[in-house]
Amino acid sequence: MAPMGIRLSPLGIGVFCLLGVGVLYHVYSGFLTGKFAAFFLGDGGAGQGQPVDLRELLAVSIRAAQLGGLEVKRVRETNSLNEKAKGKTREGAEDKMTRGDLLSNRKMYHLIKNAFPAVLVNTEEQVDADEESVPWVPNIPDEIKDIIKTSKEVAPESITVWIDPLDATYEYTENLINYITTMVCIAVNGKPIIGVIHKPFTSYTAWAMVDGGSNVKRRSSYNEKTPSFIVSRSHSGQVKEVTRQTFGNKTEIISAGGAGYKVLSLLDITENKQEIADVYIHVTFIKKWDICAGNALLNALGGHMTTLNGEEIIYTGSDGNEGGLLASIGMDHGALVEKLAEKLPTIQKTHK
Ligand SMILES: Nc1ncnc2c1ncn2[C@@H]1O[C@H](COP(=O)(O)O)[C@@H](OP(=O)(O)O)[C@H]1O
Ligand SMILES: [Mg+2]
Ligand SMILES: [Mg+2]
Ligand SMILES: [Mg+2]
Repeated sequence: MAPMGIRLSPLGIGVFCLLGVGVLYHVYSGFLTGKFAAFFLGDGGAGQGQPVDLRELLAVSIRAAQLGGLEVKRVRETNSLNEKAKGKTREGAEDKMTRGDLLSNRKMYHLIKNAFPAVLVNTEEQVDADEESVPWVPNIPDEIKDIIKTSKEVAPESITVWIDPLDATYEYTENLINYITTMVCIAVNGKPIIGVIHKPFTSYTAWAMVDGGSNVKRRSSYNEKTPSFIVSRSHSGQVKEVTRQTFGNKTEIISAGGAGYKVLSLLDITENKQEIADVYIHVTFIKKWDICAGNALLNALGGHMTTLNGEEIIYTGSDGNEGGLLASIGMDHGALVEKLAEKLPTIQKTHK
């Protein structure tokens, strides 16, 4: 008996085969087109879903910080800042932005997005997605290969990039150019792994990769007994009161602009205009693009950056860090946190 009583004519078989070929063509043509497009667009293996080589991402980050820095310098030197207020900080200070911030942001964002389209990039300033293409020719400079000998690959979905296109905008508008940096940070699963801090006006770049290497070192010693503290000059809040009441009235306090600059002050930086300090403390709100690169550099060199309570900062999700900041290297970070824990609740009550 013919199954279910169906009799297929030769014409029926022909139509059936044609339908099958059509379905197969539909399924595979999309796949192949995607592959060809990726090949011709120079996706270079860094497209959607492809693993990201962290050494190449470091190279892109350094290039981005330097390209952004050129914009920052050009705008300052041509005195075309076009200063604006984005709004107010929680403490009521003006949150400033200039053409330097915007143009640097644009260059840095588009370079990184072009090189690694599949990674999430969080920038301080707004970007227009179809603005400008900044080309990246895949390569890892010898300067990096000499220090980081082997490559490491991670999934693009695990990466969050944080860009600060101009740190210390306040000081930039006052022409205090020594405080200015551009910064890129790569967090993997929320942990700060790669940090780049670039000083555009002296063309100095510090970079580091956790468990990889760095082009910068910690200092050979720190004053653990009576440490000097570096603090904000334009978003200070109660930082001087907190520091003196916790660590003693005679504690040396250095006021300086820029979160990037303040992290560099903890390291062995061979620049004559770079001040040095033992601890960086910040008591007001701050954003993750301000602190992530410094956190990665410190982690790579064996230091610490935490909230005032000693908690690690997670670099995914929201862009704000609520718990203040304590950064140190070459000293007992836990002991600093403990001292703060003794005094902070009473100080905060008194200053409410
Ligand atoms: N209370 C606050 N609210 C928002 N941003 C803050 C802040 N305190 C500091 N920042 C930001 O942190 C960076 C370092 O601040 P400071 O120089 O005062 O130490 C600056 O980044 P930008 O210049 O990139 O905006 C500043 O805007
Ligand atoms: Mg900043
Ligand atoms: Mg900024
Ligand atoms: Mg800003």
